[in-house]
Amino acid sequence: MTDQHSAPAGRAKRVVVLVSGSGSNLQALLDASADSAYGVEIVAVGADRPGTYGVERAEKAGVPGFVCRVGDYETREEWDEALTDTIASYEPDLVVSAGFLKLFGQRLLKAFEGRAVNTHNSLLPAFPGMHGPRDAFNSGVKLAGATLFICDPGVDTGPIIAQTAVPVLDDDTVETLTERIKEAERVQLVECVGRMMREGWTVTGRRVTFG
Ligand SMILES: Nc1nc2c(c(=O)[nH]1)N[C@@H](CN(C=O)c1ccc(C(=O)N[C@@H](CCC(=O)O)C(=O)O)cc1)CN2
Ligand SMILES: NCC(=O)N[C@@H]1O[C@H](COP(=O)([O-])[O-])[C@@H](O)[C@H]1O
Repeated sequence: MTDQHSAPAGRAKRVVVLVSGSGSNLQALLDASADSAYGVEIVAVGADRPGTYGVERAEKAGVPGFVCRVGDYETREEWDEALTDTIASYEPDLVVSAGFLKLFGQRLLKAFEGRAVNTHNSLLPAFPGMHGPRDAFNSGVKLAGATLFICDPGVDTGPIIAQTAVPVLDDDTVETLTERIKEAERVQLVECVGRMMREGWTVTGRRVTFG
């Protein structure tokens, strides 16, 4: 099956970013969107917990922030519904998960089918989950990197949009490798979000192409 996606022409494209931590990927998008030529507006930033530096970064940039905590709801499904409705209230063309450490449920995945993406700090399908760089370092691979993909019900299993490779150096530590990956990851994220919003994207089975 082929699904073609594009954002409406004639206006800045609307992106909601979801974070759980420091938000350096978010900051890269905020910095890029400050140039009107990028054609993207970060319309809101959401977190699954209070006190994230990511939401603080957003508010410093004049972008609305929100928090949607699982523990504030009776069930995970109610949380998923509340998160979906909050995101939808900003009418995004794209939802970007950048270090958001909660799995989206069916309601969000259906509401933003093909339009919810996640950046992950490994070359998927290798090293999914919460510790990509550490797992890559410990495995002895010579190439690490980052992956941007479309979220599906699994953890880091969705169709891949783009990947960027980063060498693992002989004198690397987990920390130095992690930072080098993040530098490449931020460049990839800014470039890909811009292309998706300008050119659109097409999902055919497991393959994603721009346009
Ligand atoms: N349905 C999907 N949701 C999300 C995906 C995805 O691929 N499909 N990517 C994530 C981000 N992510 C890795 O990049 C990730 C998110 C959450 C977890 C996880 O195990 N979360 C636990 C709680 C962990 C915690 O709060 O510390 C949970 O959701 O209960 C692993 C990887 C964004 N969402
Ligand atoms: N699979 C979940 C995961 O590990 N995501 C990773 O969290 C970091 C968030 O950094 P940031 O808050 O500085 O953007 C990113 O490197 C992202 O790949």
